[in-house]
Amino acid sequence: MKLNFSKMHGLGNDFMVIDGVRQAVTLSNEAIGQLGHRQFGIGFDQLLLVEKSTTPGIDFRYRIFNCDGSEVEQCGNGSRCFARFVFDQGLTDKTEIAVETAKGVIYPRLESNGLVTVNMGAPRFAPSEIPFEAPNEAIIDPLIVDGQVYDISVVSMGNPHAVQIVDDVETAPVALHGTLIENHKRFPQKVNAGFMQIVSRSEICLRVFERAAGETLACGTGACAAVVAGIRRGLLDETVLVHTRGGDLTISWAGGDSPVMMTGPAVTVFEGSIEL
Ligand SMILES: N[C@H](CCC[C@H](N)C(=O)O)C(=O)O
Repeated sequence: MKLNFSKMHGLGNDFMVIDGVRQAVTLSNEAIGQLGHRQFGIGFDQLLLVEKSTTPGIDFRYRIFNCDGSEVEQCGNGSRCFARFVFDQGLTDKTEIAVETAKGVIYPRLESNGLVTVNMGAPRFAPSEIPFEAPNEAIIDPLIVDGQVYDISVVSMGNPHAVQIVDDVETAPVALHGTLIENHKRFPQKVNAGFMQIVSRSEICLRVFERAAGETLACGTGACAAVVAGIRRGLLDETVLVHTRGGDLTISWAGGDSPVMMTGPAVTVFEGSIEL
């Protein structure tokens, strides 16, 4: 099977994007894991599969697979690349689309300045929606990591996030604690671990150890979750500039059931094809 694809990234969080509308794509989770391998495959943090939607009013279906082949619910940096891909590939002439994912509908919009703004939907906090083993919903939960208690905030953007505040992201134990949190027994479907440094009420620095992918240069849903966590803790205002290692995102959230809005870049590096 010949497979056409685009290699893209959102702030260095990189993707293999596949048109599943004009080509028949059958990929096992194992095959995706092989494609995702940095040395033996194409190499990516996630694979994004573009499919037509059969739901009235919805333009596309968006499936996301981590580099190990596991399918996940949401990918923020990927959603911007998704929108750029379908427009550039002529799959739509719309600059604002409705895209259904495993956990809800998102609405990416191509901006005239080349950036992409995405309505990522409302965050969720109930333990059952993360999922997270806890007696009730809370803004802060104590989590024992490596024998010490850390204050984390759990947020679902469709996918699960555990966010903590650190004094300095550059010296935070992201590698060690990231994997301990990712695989913590209280997260039955594992979790993305965010490390947030508060610069001001409108600016943070963030590193994210992603579920299955390890630390990535940026994590879009992680940035959404971190800003939501900071606002709920009373530490951030509604619109926040998020500095990641790969560059900057702007995240806004008005609270409650309002959607989280994310703005950032989406870049096509090259187009290719592969025989499978
Ligand atoms: N590793 C994540 C999926 C990708 C999220 C990230 N790349 C983003 O931009 O949101 C998970 O397992 O939930």
